[in-house]
Amino acid sequence: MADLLSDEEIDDQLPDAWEREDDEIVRVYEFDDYLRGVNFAQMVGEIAEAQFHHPEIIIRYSGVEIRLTSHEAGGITDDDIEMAELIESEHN
Ligand SMILES: C[C@H](O)[C@H](O)[C@H]1CNC2=NC(N)=NC(=O)C2=N1
Repeated sequence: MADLLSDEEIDDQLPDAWEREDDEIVRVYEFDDYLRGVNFAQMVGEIAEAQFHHPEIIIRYSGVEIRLTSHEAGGITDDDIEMAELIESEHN
């Protein structure tokens, strides 16, 4: 199990456009087409399965919200940062 990151580590490692909210890191990806958002959520799910690290995925008409935390560790770990980076790389 990954170790919890310090506040400074989180600030340093958080990818651009991601925000920290308490014990989670969060980003909203906006889409002007609902089904593009649905397909994006599918892609995130596939990454999550490959990493065996699962975000909360909220699909809205305007976009998709991704919320990451490490449940077993009880906060934010390298696993969450890595997931955010992988999602970013697939989105760009
Ligand atoms: C038993 C536990 O649920 C599994 O080891 C994995 C599955 N996916 C997971 N995803 C997240 N976000 N945090 C976890 O601690 C986690 N644990």
